[in-house]
Amino acid sequence: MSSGLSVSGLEFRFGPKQALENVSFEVPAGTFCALLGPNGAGKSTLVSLLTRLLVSPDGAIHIAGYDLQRKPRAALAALGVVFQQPTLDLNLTVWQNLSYFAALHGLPRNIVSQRIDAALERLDMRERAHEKARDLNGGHRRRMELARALLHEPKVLLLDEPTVGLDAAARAAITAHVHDLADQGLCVLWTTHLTDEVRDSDHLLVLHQGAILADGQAGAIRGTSSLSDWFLSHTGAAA
Ligand SMILES: Nc1ncnc2c1ncn2[C@@H]1O[C@H](COP(=O)(O)OP(=O)(O)OP(=O)(O)O)[C@@H](O)[C@H]1O
Repeated sequence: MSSGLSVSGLEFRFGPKQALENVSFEVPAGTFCALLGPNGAGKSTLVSLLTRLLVSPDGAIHIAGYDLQRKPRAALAALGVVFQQPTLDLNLTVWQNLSYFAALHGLPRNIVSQRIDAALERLDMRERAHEKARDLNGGHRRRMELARALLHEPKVLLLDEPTVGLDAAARAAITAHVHDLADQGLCVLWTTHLTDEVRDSDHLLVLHQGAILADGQAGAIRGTSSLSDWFLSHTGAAA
């Protein structure tokens, strides 16, 4: 699998605390994969390892076929990230925020405008290009961060609880947008602790106490229960 995400035998400890234990999974291109886990399951630790904020001696991560340990630049160049905490400059316009990020990524000047237009178009944000980030509502700020994460045309998109703080309508809109991106061929890993963000057709990974508890199609995993009932009975956590 060359254009997706592959994790094998990943372990991580914070001192005596085993935060991740033998975590292995694969997310092919064109797949929306929800990584669902209760608080403390290890989601943030996994995100930190995937973005190389943390490094583990045990296990392997391949992003679009590149080994993150051996070819970190190539692997990270193929990764788009939407972090849990917003990282926008509120005093800049949408366009300025995006072009600043494009410059940081070293995108050639002659393609920047075209890439920004395309990214904003994909997210129905073109008419807001010249508004200041400060004047956008929470949902539009999130969409702008998503547009920014797509500028360098990553193969794999990682979103860390991207709907935190959004109202129901904005949550539904961004969830639908990201599903569309997966339908267009992107490999998406979406971390959440909310079962209502997961569709039956999604690939679902359930992380519990640092280990993968379930890996498969969400509808098949939940069976005849609702996903929230399944989650409660298997993890003891409401979602
Ligand atoms: N810096 C740290 N030092 C020690 N233990 C930590 C540290 N960071 C996380 N942990 C522990 O590692 C485990 C996994 O934490 P992690 O933050 O990855 O979970 P999470 O699924 O992201 O939870 P949340 O949704 O609450 O952020 C937890 O038991 C947590 O207490």
